[in-house]
Amino acid sequence: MALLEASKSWQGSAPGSVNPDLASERQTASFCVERLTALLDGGAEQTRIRRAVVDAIESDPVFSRENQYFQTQNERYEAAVRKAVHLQKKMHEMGWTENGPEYKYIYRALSGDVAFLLHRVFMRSISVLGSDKQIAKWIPLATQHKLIGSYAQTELGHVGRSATHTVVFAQLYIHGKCYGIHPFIVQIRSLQDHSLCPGITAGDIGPKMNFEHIDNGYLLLRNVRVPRENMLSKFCEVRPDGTYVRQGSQKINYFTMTTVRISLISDEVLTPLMKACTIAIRYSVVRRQSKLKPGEQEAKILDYQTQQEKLLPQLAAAYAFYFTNDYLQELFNRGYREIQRKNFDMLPELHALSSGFKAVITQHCTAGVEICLRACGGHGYSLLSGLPSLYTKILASCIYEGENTILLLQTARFLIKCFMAASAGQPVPPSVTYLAAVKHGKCPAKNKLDFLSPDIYIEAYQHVAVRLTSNTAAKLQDLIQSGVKKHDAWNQCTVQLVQAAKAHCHYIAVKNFAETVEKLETKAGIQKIMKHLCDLFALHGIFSNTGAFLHDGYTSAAQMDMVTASYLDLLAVIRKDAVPLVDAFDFTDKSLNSALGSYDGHVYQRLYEWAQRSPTNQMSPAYERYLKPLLHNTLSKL
Ligand SMILES: CCCCCCC/C=C/C(=O)SCCNC(=O)CCNC(=O)[C@H](O)C(C)(C)COP(=O)(O)OP(=O)(O)OC[C@H]1O[C@@H](n2cnc3c(N)ncnc32)[C@H](O)[C@@H]1OP(=O)(O)O
Ligand SMILES: Cc1cc2nc3c(=O)[nH]c(=O)nc-3n(C[C@H](O)[C@H](O)[C@H](O)COP(=O)(O)OP(=O)(O)OC[C@H]3O[C@@H](n4cnc5c(N)ncnc54)[C@H](O)[C@@H]3O)c2cc1C
Repeated sequence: MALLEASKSWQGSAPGSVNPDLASERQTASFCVERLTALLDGGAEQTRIRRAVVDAIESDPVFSRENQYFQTQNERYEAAVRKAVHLQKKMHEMGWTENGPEYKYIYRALSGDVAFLLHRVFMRSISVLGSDKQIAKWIPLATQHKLIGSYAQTELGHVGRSATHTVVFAQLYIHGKCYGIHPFIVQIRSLQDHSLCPGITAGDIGPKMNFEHIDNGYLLLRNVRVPRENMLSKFCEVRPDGTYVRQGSQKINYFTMTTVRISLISDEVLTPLMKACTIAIRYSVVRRQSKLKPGEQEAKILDYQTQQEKLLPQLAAAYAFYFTNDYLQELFNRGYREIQRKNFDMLPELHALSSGFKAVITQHCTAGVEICLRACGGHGYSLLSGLPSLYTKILASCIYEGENTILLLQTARFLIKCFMAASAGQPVPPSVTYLAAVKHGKCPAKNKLDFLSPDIYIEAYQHVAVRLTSNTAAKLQDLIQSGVKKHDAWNQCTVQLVQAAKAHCHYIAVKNFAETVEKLETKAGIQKIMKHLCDLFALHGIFSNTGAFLHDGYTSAAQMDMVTASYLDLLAVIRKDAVPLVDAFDFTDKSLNSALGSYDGHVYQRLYEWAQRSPTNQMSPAYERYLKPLLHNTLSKL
């Protein structure tokens, strides 16, 4: 009866007022929220531009998401196509261009609720793998939506019902010789009437857990002739006489995946977790349940230590991975500059880190969103909370752009190679130089405060990552030396290889967070609160993986008690700033689209009002057909 009980508290709420339980949380912030928002945006000017974009999009009724939770798959698709088409007009009106400062905020402002996502991946493929001539031909057509692109790599393809063109990844054969996977632009539908081109079978794959607004499809090509010039040929080319010419690494043909894996982290993965934290934390200070202290009113559920332990590590992870994303972007920009100069030296490291972090971040954030959902009790399960759709959306990110296990094994392959190279005294890329520095010492922490020292916990993470990699490399070698075939030996090590890859990424995420905090301005309380979050992120990782840290005695059981003590202390400290920390993410109510998470905290009023809009509250034909005869029958017996 939570709704009825709580409904008493909102009946008198004035328009524009904020629920006092939420308002009081904002009065005690230990830092300047606006400064933190600017930090996350990369400066106050970026915040201004972002807000202007959000405002322009949200004030346009075509982009409204008001009834989204009540729409069918077809309705969502149609609305998303309408928005995508309207967006072109809007961009023109507003003077926003693909290269302008506003562009990166548009998708976030639309909350991803727009069709033709894969059109962006299509364009990305051409931009990074196409020759200058191909870019000059295709990119303007794609930018103006004179064609609709998609990306067909996985067997059964993914093209759906909108696309007119696709980039197909297929084996290249010349005179019967296979040259491996290459990207080809293929027209699949008529630009006149949208009918399928000869030899093409394609369609939508049907209902999914989410992404109803995106049409994922199947594609079959039978005797389809693709012109030679349609093979993307920045790095590989087939000359008219059939000669194959390649510049640099064959693996560059996989580069679209690397770029997309990095670019999806922000909008597709971090944003859902940040929104989920915002909703769950705001709700947790509005929702009162049970008595914490005898004789007092019911407590805010965020005051329970267990509730803090659910939500605050997710909040810390959101910040940690926000900074990891900056690290990856920077690495990518450097790597891509070199690749454009046809220097492919950074490609293996870039591939290993983008794959590993894509897997680790999507895994962590998906679990985090689910925790937020469950932490809101029964209301979290309602679509109107906004949490189920965040969850079903983010879950897909563990699968697309490379299923996570496959990606972690890619990272592990790189780690094993580098470990072998480092052990033989050869140079290795910067992110793995630590593998050469195998130490067999013990954790030097003497008390719980020592575990708030980044040097202490970074070294513990490093130790675990080195141990998992070196032990697995040794097992692999032993198996091979004992006569097991290389591929069988690899398969027998894959569970441990996945552990090693995760440990490597976790170590880098912790180290990068600590280094970022170190460089922050000390004014306005920002550095202090970020340090708390960094400590929490690091200690949560140790607390929830105790086996890995205790395994070889690097950390003792007594030290684990110290970790636990510091970790629990931090929960109580960060709890005080929990609401300001999510306010700093600066999501508007429209973008949260949540009855539980709005800025004013009028949870029950919204839940009630939104529920009224549900088509399920209209009289169903089931009444006339089935219930009425049934009940009338009962009536005659009373
Ligand atoms: C705007 C965002 C919106 C989000 C929408 C999302 C829409 C989703 C789209 C998709 O899902 S598209 C499909 C994506 N598919 C994948 O990601 C497949 C995952 N599998 C792989 O990546 C595989 O590695 C592969 C590329 C299919 C190749 O597999 P294969 O078994 O043939 O070879 P491997 O042994 O794995 O690798 C050979 C060799 O190549 C290196 N390598 C692999 N990938 C890359 C890369 N991206 N960059 C650089 N190098 C790469 C790999 O390390 C091996 O090297 P060596 O160890 O042999 O030196
Ligand atoms: C929402 C969504 C959108 C998508 N959009 C596109 C798109 O636009 N274009 C496109 O081409 N694709 C797209 N995909 C497909 C996506 O890229 C693939 O689903 C993904 O790469 C996984 O491949 P798979 O489905 O073949 O899974 P599988 O490879 O069959 O994996 C199934 C299971 O087998 C395991 N497995 C497979 N191989 C190995 C191995 N070597 N070692 C150990 N375990 C293994 C995996 O870990 C997993 O547990 C999309 C998928 C989704 C969910």
